[in-house]
Amino acid sequence: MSKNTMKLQGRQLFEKIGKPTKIVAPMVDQSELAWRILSRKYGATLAYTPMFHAKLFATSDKYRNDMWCSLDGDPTTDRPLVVQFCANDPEYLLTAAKLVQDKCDAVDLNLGCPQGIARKGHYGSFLMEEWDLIHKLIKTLHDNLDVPVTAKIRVFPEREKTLDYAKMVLDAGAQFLTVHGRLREMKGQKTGLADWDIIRYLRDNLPRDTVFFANGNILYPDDISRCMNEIHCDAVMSAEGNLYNPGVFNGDEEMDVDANKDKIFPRVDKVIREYFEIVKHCEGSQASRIAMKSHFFKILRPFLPQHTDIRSELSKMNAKIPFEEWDTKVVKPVEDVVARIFEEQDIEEKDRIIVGPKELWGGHYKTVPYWRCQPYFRPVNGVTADKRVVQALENKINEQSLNSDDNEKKRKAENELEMPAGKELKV
Ligand SMILES: Cc1cc2nc3c(=O)[nH]c(=O)nc-3n(C[C@H](O)[C@H](O)[C@H](O)COP(=O)(O)O)c2cc1C
Repeated sequence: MSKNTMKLQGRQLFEKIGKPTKIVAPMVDQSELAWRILSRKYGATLAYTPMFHAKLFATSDKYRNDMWCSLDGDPTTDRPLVVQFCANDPEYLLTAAKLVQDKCDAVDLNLGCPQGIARKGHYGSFLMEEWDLIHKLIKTLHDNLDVPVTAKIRVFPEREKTLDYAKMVLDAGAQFLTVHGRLREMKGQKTGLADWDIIRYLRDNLPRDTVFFANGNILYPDDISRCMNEIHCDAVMSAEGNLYNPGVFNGDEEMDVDANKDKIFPRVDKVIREYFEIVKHCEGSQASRIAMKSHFFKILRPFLPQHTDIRSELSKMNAKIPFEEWDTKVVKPVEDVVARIFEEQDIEEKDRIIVGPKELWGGHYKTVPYWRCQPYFRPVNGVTADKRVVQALENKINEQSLNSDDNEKKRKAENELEMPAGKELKV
């Protein structure tokens, strides 16, 4: 039997890895080993590695050793796992993929990266016009690799073209398809809202047995079930939602949010300690050590503006500073501060999660105390759209809509007031 016929088809693979529904997205410098281990403890059921550069991975020992170590893909601590590469040369891609095929469940091709570096390097979303090359890249892995190949795409403005594109990717041999519902241009300040309608259109028009993951707009746990219900996808992938709050994977639709706040919006002191101990145990994972500072900043994002002494200590840290110093200067001080907060008499009242009314975009904002992990609201045009600002903006919208029944006016106001990452008001 040829390798290709022995290989698991998408649906078989999906079942073999336990039908995961909550996926940690591939994130450069952020979905490394320690973070994946933490995310799984908080409910993630599949994780992708950061994108690795196939040619460098295949040819540079230094690059490979910085990105990947013997603990990555460990069957007891780091599975199921998909390893992602960017590439524009089938041979380098295959060489790189063969180096990890024994330590992962599938190898993914990145067709979504929109950054300048991808334009220069000619990969990611900058291959979106080169269908023959994409087909060849995927087919080369499909024909020659022991594990299945998968792909993650962005969308075109035209949904029919996107459908043809997705069909081509599947025809080449991709066994899972992840669709990030944003255009190539939607990045940085222009990130905006992912388009679930086009993702749904693809889902509805691709063969039923396609293993299909939706990506974009997940900030709260209940967004995951909303996404699954709206799109009928097999699973939902989250990047930023997971980075700022690993608890985003740890809830479900029916959960009483306040009663389950330790799962859904875990305390920053607990998460920092747990994550820090995992990094210590991942000795040998250079990537985990290097990513630590950035993860600390993200986990502690609501906390640091209130405790600027800790913020200034954290900003002085780097990957070479011994763990003991990280512990005494950052981790323990965070624990001490939160412990003191929890000694306050009215802590029960202060520690409430307040669920707002149902919004036009279909979900609910939640007010979460600053000592708990929570979603990040992306700054737009220099304005940090934290909860307070978002609230002020919403009040303005409400005022405008009270003063006028003119829907067009309301829509304009909403568009001007750009919302959090992936959470503009959707009308
Ligand atoms: C820090 C960061 C790094 C990312 N790196 C990658 C990557 O390596 N490969 C990739 O396909 N997408 C990458 N992305 C995009 C995400 O995987 C995801 O498609 C995008 O952020 C939309 O999901 P979200 O709305 O849940 O954030 C990255 C995103 C972030 C925030």
